[in-house]
Amino acid sequence: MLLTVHDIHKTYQTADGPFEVLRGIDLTLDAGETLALTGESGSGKSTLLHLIGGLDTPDQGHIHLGNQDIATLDDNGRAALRRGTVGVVFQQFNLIPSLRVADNIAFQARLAGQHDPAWDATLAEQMGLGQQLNKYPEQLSGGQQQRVAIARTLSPKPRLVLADEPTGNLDEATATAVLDLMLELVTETGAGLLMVTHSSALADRMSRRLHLRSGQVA
Ligand SMILES: Nc1ncnc2c1ncn2[C@@H]1O[C@H](COP(=O)(O)OP(=O)(O)OP(=O)(O)O)[C@@H](O)[C@H]1O
Repeated sequence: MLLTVHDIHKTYQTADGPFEVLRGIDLTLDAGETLALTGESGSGKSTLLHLIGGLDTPDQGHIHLGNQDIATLDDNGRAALRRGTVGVVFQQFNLIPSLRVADNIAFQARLAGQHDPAWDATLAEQMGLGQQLNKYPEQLSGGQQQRVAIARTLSPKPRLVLADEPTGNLDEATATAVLDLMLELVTETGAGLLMVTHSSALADRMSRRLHLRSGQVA
């Protein structure tokens, strides 16, 4: 199993006292599988994605990537995980304005020591960015910028791709096209994909769906 999440609990301290946002989440994801994470606003989807991505730690429960319990990793270990093994795509593109498109795409793969120029060329071509490689992010449309962000995430060939509303900023036609590409490329690399989405249409394109309600699997 690529990803095993067992009995995850997370409580935030708020001005009104403790708020338990995740209340015992279990999920599994195999290599090559795509899972849509749906649920109302505030149900805990982003929190869960952050925990799986090692951006935060659960209060209780376990998250295994392959045989590795990510709770046992220190900050450096979690940072290394995010550079190479787990790729994260957020709604905000977070491209580096001073770097050309080609260098933005290669950025994380270079940090992880996993840069493969031939794979980057394939990604750029399939994402329709072949003519944009020498441009800077500000010279691109929103849809193009999001495709650069996705290519950057896929460049180190992560085993697990986590995406939080990755097409939320795009119009419907562009969102569908970008999701198609993402599914194709994830399938091509045999990675697993866990994607938060509010769109039922997008969720229907994935192999499975998990619905959260008030911090539990509905
Ligand atoms: N750092 C924090 N401190 C306190 N409360 C938080 C924190 N982060 C999130 N929350 C609260 O936890 C709940 C779940 O937030 P989360 O972002 O995981 O939900 P979500 O399902 O992703 O929502 P959305 O679909 O609106 O993005 C919300 O009520 C939110 O206000």
